[in-house]
Amino acid sequence: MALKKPVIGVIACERIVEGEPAQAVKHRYLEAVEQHAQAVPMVIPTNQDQDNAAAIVERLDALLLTGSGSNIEPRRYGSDSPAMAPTDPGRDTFGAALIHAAITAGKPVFGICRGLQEINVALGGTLRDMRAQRGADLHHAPDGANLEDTFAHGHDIEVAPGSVLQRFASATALKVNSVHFQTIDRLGEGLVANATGPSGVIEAISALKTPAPVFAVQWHPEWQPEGRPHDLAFWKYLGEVARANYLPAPGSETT
Ligand SMILES: N[C@@H](CCC(=O)NCCCC(=O)O)C(=O)O
Repeated sequence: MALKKPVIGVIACERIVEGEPAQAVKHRYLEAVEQHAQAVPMVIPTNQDQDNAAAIVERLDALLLTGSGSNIEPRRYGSDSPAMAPTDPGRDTFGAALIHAAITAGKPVFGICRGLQEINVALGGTLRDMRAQRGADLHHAPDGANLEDTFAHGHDIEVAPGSVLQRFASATALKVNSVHFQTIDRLGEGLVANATGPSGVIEAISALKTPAPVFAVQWHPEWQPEGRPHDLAFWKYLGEVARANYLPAPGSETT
């Protein structure tokens, strides 16, 4: 009989549905959790009181912060630069509360694209917008690109020797998709780079001293990962870490 599946909290984004604010997660994030991490996805709405974060995290085996077209407000990392639309202040606020609550509770935290940026900012790091510099086009398809072309856009990355990424992906270099304009400027407290891309952009991070693993990537392992071993390995790692977190008693009932 199979072991019980871990429950992975997946943060939502604010979207306008039929003219009203709503909370949404793109299917590809939820399906990757179920099909590739062998876990149960649980959507977490962000339009709620920050004080709920601890109660939510208590019921999770791991937290996943998804990608999103919205940008983190620069004021969140002490910058007086104007916010780049679109923004999602509710997600900025509740995402940070979830990250801190999960780390405090010893729960694993994983991030994808915006999620990597949120983890960096939550741990005191900063971001910068690449659109003002040469090479930004390497990290995002041109405006107007369709969905397939957007995710076909990508670049090579160099994997840091001995890093978490190198261990689970068993590679020193990878080709990844790229759908972002923001990037890490200063790393947050206790975070280390696991990979770098063109122009020295940090493409993956992990935490050194948190009770449970914290790991995030700037690319999109949820986008059609079949046939890309390193992206399937991301989900396998997430599932393993989440399962290890709830540690069913030896010989306990399984379903
Ligand atoms: N807006 C930020 C984060 C980029 C990001 O998460 N892109 C993913 C968009 C597609 C999706 O919703 O999955 C930036 O530009 O850096």
